[in-house]
Amino acid sequence: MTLPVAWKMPLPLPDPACIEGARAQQNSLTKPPGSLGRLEEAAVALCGQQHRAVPSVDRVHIAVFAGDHGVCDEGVSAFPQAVTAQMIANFAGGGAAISVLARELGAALEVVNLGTVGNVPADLPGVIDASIAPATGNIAVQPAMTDVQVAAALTAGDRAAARAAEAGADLLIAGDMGIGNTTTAAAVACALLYEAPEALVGAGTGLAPEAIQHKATVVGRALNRHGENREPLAVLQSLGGFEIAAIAGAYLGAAARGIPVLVDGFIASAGALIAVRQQPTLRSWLHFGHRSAEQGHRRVLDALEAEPLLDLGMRLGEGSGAATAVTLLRSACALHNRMASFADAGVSDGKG
Ligand SMILES: O=C(O)c1ccc[n+]([C@@H]2O[C@H](COP(=O)([O-])O)[C@@H](O)[C@H]2O)c1
Ligand SMILES: Cc1cc2nc[nH]c2cc1C
Repeated sequence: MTLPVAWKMPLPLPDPACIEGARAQQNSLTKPPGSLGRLEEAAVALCGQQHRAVPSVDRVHIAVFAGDHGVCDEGVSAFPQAVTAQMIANFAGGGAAISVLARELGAALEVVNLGTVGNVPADLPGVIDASIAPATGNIAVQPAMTDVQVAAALTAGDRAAARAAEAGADLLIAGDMGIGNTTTAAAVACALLYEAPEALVGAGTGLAPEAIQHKATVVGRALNRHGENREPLAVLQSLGGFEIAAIAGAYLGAAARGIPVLVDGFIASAGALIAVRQQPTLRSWLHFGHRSAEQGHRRVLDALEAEPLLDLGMRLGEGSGAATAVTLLRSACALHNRMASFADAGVSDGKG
């Protein structure tokens, strides 16, 4: 199996000189130092990532990765698997939440179909067919993916990052669509964080408390079957999903090409966790859009030492939380680039 080069090759680091210059710029602006909080930090980080004194997130590339999950056989979702394919058509038709948000942002939106049980019509606009199989294996009883399949899913993500680079994107957002994927994301996170299923399994699309308990039992079975190997690729192949692998591949591919990333919710963060465990340098390319209402997200964010921009009780996926946070990054850039300095505005900087 051939993994994308970004899985193993050393990733670049953001530029330290640009970071230092951006900090000096922030401290020269007409405000008490640090008073714009995380907006300052985001602008400074973007300068380092983009090798620019004038950061921008005007050109946003959103790739939504869709795939089905064999673990749905265990009755772990409030919705039928057919919804994954139906939603791909809805993304293409412009009626999904991420379709609306992408239009509002003037962002490029592509949907990568990694394999669904339901039928997806051919030639839907903006949908890329990268079908691997109708679904992953049921993780409660078998590995999610073969080694060839996990490599194909990682590569599909890397290709999306290559398209973002080709389009000159300032920022990459990876979204997810896959009925059952809060189960697989929880399994991945439990394995990497040595957590019990009860700590990370949540309601997903809207399970009742008894059904959440059943879902935790299913994750427990998957973890027992998987065993002790906590190597990122082994965990991903055994417990993940096509879209979680593609998200990990897209994040690594973006960093390898010098593109910052805005991470979405629980599933996207599970992809980030896998990728950061594989390549810790990736962390310095990540911004975090929001804290999802999915129970386990807080713990995964903590493990990534991430303080997200928003906490709106969203739990949709699709990249919708990250897309909603782009406006804040745009504000951060506008403030960094356009505020007056103490010297220019004739305001005392309090240093005498
Ligand atoms: O991103 C999140 O935090 C999030 C939290 C809960 C649900 N979702 C979305 O809902 C679907 C998975 O939910 P479920 O209950 O089928 O596992 C999948 O399409 C996700 O995009 C997404
Ligand atoms: C309708 C619907 C839309 C979604 N978008 C992401 N996950 C989803 C799950 C459902 C059920």
